[in-house]
Amino acid sequence: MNLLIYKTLEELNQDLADYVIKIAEMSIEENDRFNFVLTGGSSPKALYNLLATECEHRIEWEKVYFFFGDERNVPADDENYNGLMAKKALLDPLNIKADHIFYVDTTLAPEKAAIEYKKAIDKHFNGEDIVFDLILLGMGDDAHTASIFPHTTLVKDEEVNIASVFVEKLDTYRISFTAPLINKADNVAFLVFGDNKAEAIKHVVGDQQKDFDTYPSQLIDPIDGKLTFFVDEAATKLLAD
Ligand SMILES: O=C1O[C@H](COP(=O)(O)O)[C@@H](O)[C@H](O)[C@H]1O
Repeated sequence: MNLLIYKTLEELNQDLADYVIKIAEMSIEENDRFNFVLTGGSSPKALYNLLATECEHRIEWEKVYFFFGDERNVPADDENYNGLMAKKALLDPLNIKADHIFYVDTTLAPEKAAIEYKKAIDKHFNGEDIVFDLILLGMGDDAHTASIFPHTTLVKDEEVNIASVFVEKLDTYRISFTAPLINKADNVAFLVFGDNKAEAIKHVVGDQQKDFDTYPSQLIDPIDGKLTFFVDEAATKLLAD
């Protein structure tokens, strides 16, 4: 595991953008495509803006395929739909072709939406093992990642899959990659900043004794891939030196 700590959010996003570009270049050189899983929430907005503007000419965007590690069970035009922010900040400005973007179809019931999303991804990978080049993840202040929330069925889901999950504390369904699917990726990067995330980072990064049910982000541990945390000083203020 690699822990990269930044003084400012600008430095963090700049370095993370360079890292995305490097993995994109390597993946395109090797396989002529880059399978990139985006994270939702609000944290990645500045990164997506940066990729779509200053970094516009540094990636062969027509060779990039976009996925979402989790989705909220709301319509695609709802401001809480993870795909919408990515669409506005990254995908539309770059004119990404529709057949290169894998949105979760939330017009379907959550369970069906998860099944159909997995089917579409299986098809993209041609029935081969689903190994993404890069999965970008956020982390909630409750240490959830993707939509693997504390004390939910997804914490114990050992299948390489995309599943629907009822999150009691939000009184809503989510659709999410399972941890075993995330852990197959070649590269997994967490983007976490702000002091409201400090308690979560303390446990996810610092604890030797794991408690997955309480801190689901601890489940992320790629089998053969690399795990990198891009965090700011505020989020690491409770980590012991
Ligand atoms: O609900 C979600 O939250 C996490 C963290 O979001 P943030 O706004 O604190 O960055 C996010 O990673 C996940 O994709 C999203 O569905």
